[in-house]
Amino acid sequence: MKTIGVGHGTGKIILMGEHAVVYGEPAIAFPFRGVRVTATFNASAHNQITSSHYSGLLADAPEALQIIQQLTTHLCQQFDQGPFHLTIESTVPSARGMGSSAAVATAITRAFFDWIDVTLSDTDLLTYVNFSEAIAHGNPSGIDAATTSGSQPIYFEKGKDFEAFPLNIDAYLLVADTGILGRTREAVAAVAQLMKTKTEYTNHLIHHLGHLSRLTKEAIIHNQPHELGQYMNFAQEDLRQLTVSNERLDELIQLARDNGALGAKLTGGGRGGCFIVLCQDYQSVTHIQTQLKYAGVKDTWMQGLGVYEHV
Ligand SMILES: Nc1ncnc2c1ncn2[C@@H]1O[C@H](COP(=O)(O)OP(=O)(O)O)[C@@H](O)[C@H]1O
Ligand SMILES: C[C@@](O)(CCOP(=O)(O)O)CC(=O)O
Repeated sequence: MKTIGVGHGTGKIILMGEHAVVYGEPAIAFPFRGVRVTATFNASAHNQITSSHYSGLLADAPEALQIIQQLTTHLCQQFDQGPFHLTIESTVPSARGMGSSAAVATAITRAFFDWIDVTLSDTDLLTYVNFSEAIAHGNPSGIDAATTSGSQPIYFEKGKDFEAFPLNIDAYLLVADTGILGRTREAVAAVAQLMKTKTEYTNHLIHHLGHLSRLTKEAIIHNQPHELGQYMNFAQEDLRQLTVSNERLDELIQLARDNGALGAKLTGGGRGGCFIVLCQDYQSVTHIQTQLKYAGVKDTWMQGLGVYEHV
């Protein structure tokens, strides 16, 4: 098989502001290079896909791969290309709040433009990934697309131009996967329902989460890891009250705190998936990592937050 185009994408971590970002509050996120997707187009007689989710004719792919089917159809129609055999290789765990759908869309779009040998602008890449995310999530804020299609941490507000925002702070972040599938769509819908039935209560939580994102920005600018840890703990409580945490997340987050974390919270859509733990130093991060592994956490990734270590 002749390779005709290759592209890459990374996962993402939301440090602060998930769910509130859907309602126009700010959030802070960064591309997470600890996990990556590679998309490769080969020449083929029929549109085919090889991936961990499904391998075979793209036309027969299950519902979950609709986003890939629709994105590739959109690209091929626009540029009069095809047919192809697309291979997806990924270390981004699917449906764990790490933005796997946006990472896959980023890798596919880059690979496609490599195939047709046309320069892809950042704006066009973002447009294609947002197209795909709208299919995946229904009502996305756009933060996953903005983060995974870029190369810098960002301070993001829905519908606004976003700024790169360096995350230089003297601390380590441990990313941990509960191993339970996250349910972003369901969690976003649950918050919307809560907004209908308990409007004042829900608005209060959403605004408080936005306030925590603004405080987080200040804590990072002033290199205040202890404050950041506290804001993460407050955010977890707000997210719990929004019903987007679950028992396992609560239990593991508490375990991390009991073992010396500066703060810990879920990341992404919630109701499963990943959580993040802020640790003061390397010794603390390895200790907490060991305790979480004993408690049955599936995977962990360590991330220094000093001078662009995450990029
Ligand atoms: N390795 C992969 N191969 C093919 N598709 C993938 C892969 N990883 C993720 N996806 C796509 O992304 C979807 C998961 O996205 P989603 O539920 O939004 O979770 P996340 O929070 O990780 O973005 C899958 O249903 C699938 O369409
Ligand atoms: C819950 C939310 O704020 C983030 C979802 O992240 P993920 O798709 O679970 O990785 C939804 C959104 O911003 O579109």
